[in-house]
Amino acid sequence: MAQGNEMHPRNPYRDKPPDFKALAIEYPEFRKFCQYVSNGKVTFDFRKDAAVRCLTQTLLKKDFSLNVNLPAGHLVPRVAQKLNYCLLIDDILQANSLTSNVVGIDIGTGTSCIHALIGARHFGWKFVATDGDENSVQVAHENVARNEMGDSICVVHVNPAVKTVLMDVINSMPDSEFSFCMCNPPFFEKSDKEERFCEEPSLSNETYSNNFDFDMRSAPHSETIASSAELYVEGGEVAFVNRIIDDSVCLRDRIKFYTTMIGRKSSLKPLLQRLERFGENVKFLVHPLNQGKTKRWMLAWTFAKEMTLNTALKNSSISFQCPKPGLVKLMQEISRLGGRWSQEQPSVLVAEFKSVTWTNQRARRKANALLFENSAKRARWNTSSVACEAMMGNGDGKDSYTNSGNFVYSESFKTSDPAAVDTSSQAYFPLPSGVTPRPIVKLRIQVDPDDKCDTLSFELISGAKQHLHQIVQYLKNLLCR
Ligand SMILES: C[S@@+](CC[C@H](N)C(=O)[O-])C[C@H]1O[C@@H](n2cnc3c(N)ncnc32)[C@H](O)[C@@H]1O
Repeated sequence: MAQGNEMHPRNPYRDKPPDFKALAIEYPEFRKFCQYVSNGKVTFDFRKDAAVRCLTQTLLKKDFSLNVNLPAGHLVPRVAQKLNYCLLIDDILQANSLTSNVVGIDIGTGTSCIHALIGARHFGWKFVATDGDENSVQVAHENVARNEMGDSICVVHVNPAVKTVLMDVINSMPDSEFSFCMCNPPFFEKSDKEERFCEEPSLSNETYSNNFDFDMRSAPHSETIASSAELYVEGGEVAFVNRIIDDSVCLRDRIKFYTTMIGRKSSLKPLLQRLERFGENVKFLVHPLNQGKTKRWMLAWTFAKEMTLNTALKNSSISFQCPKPGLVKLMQEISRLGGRWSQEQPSVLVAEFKSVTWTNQRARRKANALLFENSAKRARWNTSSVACEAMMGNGDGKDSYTNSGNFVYSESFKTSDPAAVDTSSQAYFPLPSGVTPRPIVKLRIQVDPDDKCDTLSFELISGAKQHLHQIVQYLKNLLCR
């Protein structure tokens, strides 16, 4: 279970994790995986796939009145995490007043059909649920029928060899409007799968486990057994989500919101860079989706101009209060820093910066000091051992200190070794004309007025957290003085 404070505020498991003792008393099947310990408490063995499977089935039964078959050899969904994902989507829908006749698409629904079952039962949404694996479609279909939810969920088989993921489904339903799509893609590439999983021949040829039966690795805290199609896709999750992005470029607002889970942090950067290429036509959001020690993310984007991704969730934003009119001053300061802003809503700005301008004054002073200080001092500097990390950006070169130079930013930090200094430098190279550099940081800023002052909340859309903190501090110093 995710740590309480990392869960969605409306997730009932946040304040009330499952009571294993009560579940063991109520459900004999669940009791088989529990042990009573001397202090009267009950322990549960998360390391066994069969135990985790039984926990999911029991929670679905108890908390959602869902009777779900989860066949051995297939991925076991974690209920709290799936509910978190649905709640984040619900936030987006509510922020856009899309609260009735909601229709979603669950891409790769798996045997459990979990997103669609929870979405339909808990939120009243309708679903088209797809999968490329015929056996999974069959089991998912039976799960829907067993719970008499055939009026809300339609499970369809798609050809996984077809490069588009959504086009065929959407084109086969020309009159339908879709509020969102969601997906838990296969995360791994073939080489990753072979490194992290071993075959589990006791179940079938195409089944894999992360529980290696030798000493080289410590046992996982929770065993994962899954089929090849659930784990692996050519190019891994980046390639799979890129296929959804490609479809979304053609489908635009036939689906109001495109969302997917992301399993690996390293996948976020290439996917955000891809979305950034569509400039102001696309809005996007990354939100953490934690599951115990396992970190996951939700990536959401929209091409619909009238839609916002500014949800009520503020857990990843930083805010401060400033005198009125905060919005006007904010626009002026962002422009003065060479940033660009657009108004997503009357009180919401999206700002982007293509170079580090907010620390320029300090960097300029430091650079001058280094270049022009007296020789005795320079000699001392030259005897230091300097570790240098250079970020070679492709900004517009306008911030250069000399006409031909491209050095814009350098900062030194003391290290534990008094003779060593860490230096971080950033160099920009002018690009050929006509090439638009990508922003290094993109922010969403919400202005909430009250009687006396304005509250500005800053949320990072893309870029480094360090830049978000620096910009907020810079603007706070200016706007609050
Ligand atoms: C990681 S599993 C997710 C299962 C379930 N949604 C969950 O969250 O537990 C990925 C699923 O995507 C399916 N899949 C793979 N390629 C697909 C494609 N092109 N279209 C639809 N589903 C696909 C796999 O068969 C598998 O069931």
